[in-house]
Amino acid sequence: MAAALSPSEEHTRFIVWAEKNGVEINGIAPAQFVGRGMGIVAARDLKAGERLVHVSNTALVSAASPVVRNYKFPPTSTIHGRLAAFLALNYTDKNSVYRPWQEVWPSQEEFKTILPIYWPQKVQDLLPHASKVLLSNQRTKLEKDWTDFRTFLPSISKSLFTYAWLIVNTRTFYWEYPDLPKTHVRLPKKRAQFTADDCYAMCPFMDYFNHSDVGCDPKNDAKGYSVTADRDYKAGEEVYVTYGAHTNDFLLVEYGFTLESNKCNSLSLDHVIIPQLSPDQSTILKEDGFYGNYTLTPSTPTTCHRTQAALRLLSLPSRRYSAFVSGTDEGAVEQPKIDKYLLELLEGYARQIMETLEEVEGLAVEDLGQNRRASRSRAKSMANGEGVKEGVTTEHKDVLARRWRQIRDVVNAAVRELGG
Ligand SMILES: C[S@@+](CC[C@H](N)C(=O)[O-])C[C@H]1O[C@@H](n2cnc3c(N)ncnc32)[C@H](O)[C@@H]1O
Repeated sequence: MAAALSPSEEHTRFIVWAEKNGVEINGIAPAQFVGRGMGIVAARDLKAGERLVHVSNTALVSAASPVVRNYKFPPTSTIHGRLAAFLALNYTDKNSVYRPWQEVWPSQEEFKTILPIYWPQKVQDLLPHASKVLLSNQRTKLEKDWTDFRTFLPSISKSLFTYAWLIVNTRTFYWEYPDLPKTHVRLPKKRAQFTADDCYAMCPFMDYFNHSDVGCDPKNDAKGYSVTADRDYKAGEEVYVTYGAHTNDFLLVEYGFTLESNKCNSLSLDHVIIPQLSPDQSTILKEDGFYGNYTLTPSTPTTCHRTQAALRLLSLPSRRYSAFVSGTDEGAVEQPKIDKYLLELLEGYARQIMETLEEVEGLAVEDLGQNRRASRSRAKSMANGEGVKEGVTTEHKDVLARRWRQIRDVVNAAVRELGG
């Protein structure tokens, strides 16, 4: 897809700011891409192994950064919440040193189109089950953070906090504070207690990169973050990084897009299999560690071991299930029976998918804000989502229908594989 090579003036201003603040850029530039917002383009031919960008650790914004710690945020608050509070406070500060960076982020208006958390209820209701679960978890985390911060931030509206929280969600990198000694007063907590949720940093310029399942792998060390070309690039090609091994449901809910080709595109079958289980069968699977997290993959074998265990409990005598889960028998003899049972479940799911696709396609569009979006300037609209129309847009429908078609294709391929 062709990129607009000359970015608008706020991006030019940001590059000057970034280079003054510890970002070294080599052979790449920000550019606008259809359907992906801003991204990074090769500004000349690039060779595999060339370092494309280095962001010094002092340019990162993490919970350990003095500028964040100065606010003395509640010590029990999450790192995500602290960074969101920091960004929200900076948005309301006209003299914030981070203004050039903020001006190149997507506006709330843009987020309202892209991110499912902002979608109208009737569109959210048609999300795939796995996306709904992820969205519900996302909303719970956001609400908890807002509860922790609402009294601490009397000048910040929930709308601004939500926007800042989503900026953090879509634009942070994994940062384990490698620049700080094992025990250091600036660490958010004891290192031994870190979970992934404690390790976030905002990373100027690096947050321009879009995601691909195959792309450059950002690397970090005590000096900061860098991205190196994973292969040769021709001038004008988009350069992607990989955000991690994410399914399309995860990408949709957390980032607002899906990949047409995604090597991590497994489908959850929990909502297909779990309703078939009796309470006793659920208990047995829980005790054996095989309850839930059932997946279907586009590759062969199409189902994981956990799914096979659940299907065997559902359709075989319990001793044959026990032989399978204890590993004493691979259960090859019963495989045709298991395949037939799965085929019936998947054929039922395939019918539901077609009905849902029809519902998505039949949604009435109230596309009032769409044209403005294309010509919108990030600098002007920033976090201000006031006046944004809340109706169903063609973009909501397109993204949702695309996701359901991807699911349909994976399920239909499995049905064919099983002889349906
Ligand atoms: C870290 S930012 C990347 C820069 C962003 N595109 C922008 O306009 O500022 C992550 C966001 O970029 C978009 N994005 C990233 N990879 C994408 C892709 N492969 N296709 C479509 N959108 C993508 C999503 O909106 C996501 O939430």
